[in-house]
Amino acid sequence: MLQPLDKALFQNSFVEQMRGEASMDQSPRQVPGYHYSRVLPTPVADPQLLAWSEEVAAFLGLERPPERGPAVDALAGNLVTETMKPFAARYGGHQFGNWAGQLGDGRAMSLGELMATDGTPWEIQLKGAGPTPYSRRADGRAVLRSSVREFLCSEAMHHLGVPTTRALSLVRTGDEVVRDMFYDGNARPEPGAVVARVAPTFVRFGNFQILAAHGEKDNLQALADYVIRRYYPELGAPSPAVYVQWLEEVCRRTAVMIAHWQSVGFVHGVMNTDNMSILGLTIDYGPYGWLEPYDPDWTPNTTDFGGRRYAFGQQPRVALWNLMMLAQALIPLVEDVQTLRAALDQYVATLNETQHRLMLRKLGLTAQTAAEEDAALLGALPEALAEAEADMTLFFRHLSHATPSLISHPAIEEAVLQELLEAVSYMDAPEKHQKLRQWLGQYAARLRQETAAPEEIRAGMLAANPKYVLRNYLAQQAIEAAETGDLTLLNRLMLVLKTPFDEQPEHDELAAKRPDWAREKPGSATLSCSS
Ligand SMILES: Nc1ncnc2c1ncn2[C@@H]1O[C@H](COP(=O)(O)OP(=O)(O)OP(=O)(O)O)[C@@H](O)[C@H]1O
Repeated sequence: MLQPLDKALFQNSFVEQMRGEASMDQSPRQVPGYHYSRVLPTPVADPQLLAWSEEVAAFLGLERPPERGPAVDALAGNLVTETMKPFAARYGGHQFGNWAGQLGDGRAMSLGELMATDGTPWEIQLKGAGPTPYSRRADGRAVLRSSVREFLCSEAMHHLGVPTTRALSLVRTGDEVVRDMFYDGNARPEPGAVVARVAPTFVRFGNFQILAAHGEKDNLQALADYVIRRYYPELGAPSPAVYVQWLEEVCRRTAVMIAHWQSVGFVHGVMNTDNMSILGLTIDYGPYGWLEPYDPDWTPNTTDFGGRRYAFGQQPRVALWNLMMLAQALIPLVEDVQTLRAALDQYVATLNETQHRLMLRKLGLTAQTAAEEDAALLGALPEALAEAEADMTLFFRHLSHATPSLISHPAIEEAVLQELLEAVSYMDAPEKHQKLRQWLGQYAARLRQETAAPEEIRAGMLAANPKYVLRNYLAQQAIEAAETGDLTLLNRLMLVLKTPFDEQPEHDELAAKRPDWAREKPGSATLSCSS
């Protein structure tokens, strides 16, 4: 009956191995003593498939279902088969630096695990499928706007090579959902939606924190052992020493993720500890945004007042703070707290090394002999980009194309320089270009020390610097069209963002500098905040 979703039998080792609350009472409440609660999705009016990720589906061994029918019902939460074991996880977290107590999956439910074509189990989770014991005062629903953003961006991030959870489907529910944080301050109904997202697991730092905060040592250990045995088997049988090695590995993976964010200009916007995956995956595509004019202080989250806690330039530091909170939660499991402190060093080491390596690649620099010069060159770039308000994506892409001419002429030609600056800068004041001009001169001189052929350098840089990212205003345009039933831009973005490093000249306009109107509009960023 349930073609094609029942092709693989749902399993769930989390449900089998963790301590769960069997009650199906979904009224919001505290759930001490448990890792998760059994729940049932709340049916919606008229589920209709709007978007489907062919790659994720192929990987899971699924086929695209018709727009309406049993499979789409299952992806909206209207159909729960006997093999599904829907549950909502209990977690806590620090939000904006303050302990928030129990949070949990307030609008997310896992249906179970599907065995992917490579033999690994992947958890399928519905976001927006109705209330759970963790919903607090909210409705358990998601609006189409935030669901389009999550669907598009998680897939775009994957294709950019950034570790992330994935999205399988986007289903419009046929119900309306009222959100009260709309940009003009008025509550109004919006179309509702459910995203089915997938990952090996959605366990977060916060799952450990809530257990530590409540002194549930047995549950804490059971969860740590489960995660290690299942997702970090190379570490061997859990023991006090292995918990430390595991934290070190979480630090390493988190550092790799953050380095990738920084290299593509992604700003998560809400890096609370409940939004930090234990696998080092980008999770929760809420008020995220992409850096357009380069600005380390920029955050898309309009509720992150003043402090700019989650601004672009703060992300590396905040991730470390979050890891410290995880380490603190693990104290009951280890013999010597100092070993946890030492494990955190892995984060800084991996972050520095990965960021440096990714940046050298973006700049096409390989010569080992120029290490000192390169460190100075890389160090000076952020300030020069910020002063010129250079579009981060366009800068690296145009630079890639310009390398052959930068290399072949002993001095940079003014025309080349001018063209580059005009193409990437949001500032027409020439004095604001001074630092970047100077930097480009130093860069060109350094580039000439490379031994590879200019065309080869250019090709390497084009493979490291995407032409297409999910610009904030493009996501907003796709949402506005989808709300009226027009999926053209959504489909086009899905297609183009699958190969973001390819030229795809027929889609040039999707790689253009942000238009002025997009700056003035009361922000795709603001719009994204209510979810
Ligand atoms: N509409 C809602 N109904 C119920 N709970 C919600 C709703 N929106 C957010 N929450 C809960 O508030 C907390 C913080 O929300 P946040 O926006 O970080 O997460 P989210 O986008 O809902 O989910 P996730 O982190 O799973 O992607 C989480 O516990 C979340 O489940």
